[in-house]
Amino acid sequence: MRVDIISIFPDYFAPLELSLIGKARTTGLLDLSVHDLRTWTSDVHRTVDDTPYGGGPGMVMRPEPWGQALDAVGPGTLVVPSPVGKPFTQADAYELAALEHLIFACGRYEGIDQRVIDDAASRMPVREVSLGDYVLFGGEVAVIVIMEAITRLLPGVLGNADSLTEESHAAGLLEAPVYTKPASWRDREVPDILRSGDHGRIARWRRDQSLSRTASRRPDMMAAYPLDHLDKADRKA
Ligand SMILES: N#Cc1c(-c2ccc3ccn(Cc4ccc(CN5CCCC5)cc4)c3c2)n[nH]c1N
Repeated sequence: MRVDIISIFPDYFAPLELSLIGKARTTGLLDLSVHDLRTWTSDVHRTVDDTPYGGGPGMVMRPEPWGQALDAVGPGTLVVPSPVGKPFTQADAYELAALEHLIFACGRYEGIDQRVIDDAASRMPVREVSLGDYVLFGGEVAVIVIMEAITRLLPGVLGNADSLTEESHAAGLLEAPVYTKPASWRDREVPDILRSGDHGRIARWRRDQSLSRTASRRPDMMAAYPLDHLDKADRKA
């Protein structure tokens, strides 16, 4: 997978040289390039913003640098983090992980001139996404989050593919609690069932924990959880 990130803060993406994303880059699973938007400015001050037409707070990112940047790195699927984007979900992560070339446009200030999005949409797929209902300074942090969500889905990145199949957001429920050694820690014991060796009972215990956690913390996910996944005992719960 090829990924191009365009930002006025390219150093924000140093974390993408670390850990499993860094390994995916060195092994060739991920071809990631970060570009400084100011590369495509032409004035001595390398200006990327200007005042908003119609008034209003702050500044807006100028279309010219963005147009030239997207011409240079495109075409691909353009992903634009935005406060007004579609909520980003695990399903979106799977869809993006299956694509050949992603381009991330990191806005700042009050956002990017709308004509940049409209012009790009005339020659490539564009997805405006939001991480959630809170306000960030710009798109960079969102791109780091999205890159983690996507990269872990790329074949060969995660050692144990099972960890993908066990995932709650993939299976529609929150995960059960996890434990490791020591068996007793500060007078707190690991649930006996997990040390029983009875894998059938362990699987049921984990599913019950997932159901109760999801019901209490994410009732919205329960609403979407197909009832036929529940056996009779669960349905009465
Ligand atoms: N993903 C994601 C995001 C972002 C995000 C993503 C990209 C950019 C580019 C610039 N900003 C800053 C900003 C903040 C607020 C506004 C709204 N205006 C403020 C006063 C009148 C309306 C416009 C821009 C961004 C924020 N925030 N939250 C998410 N989940």
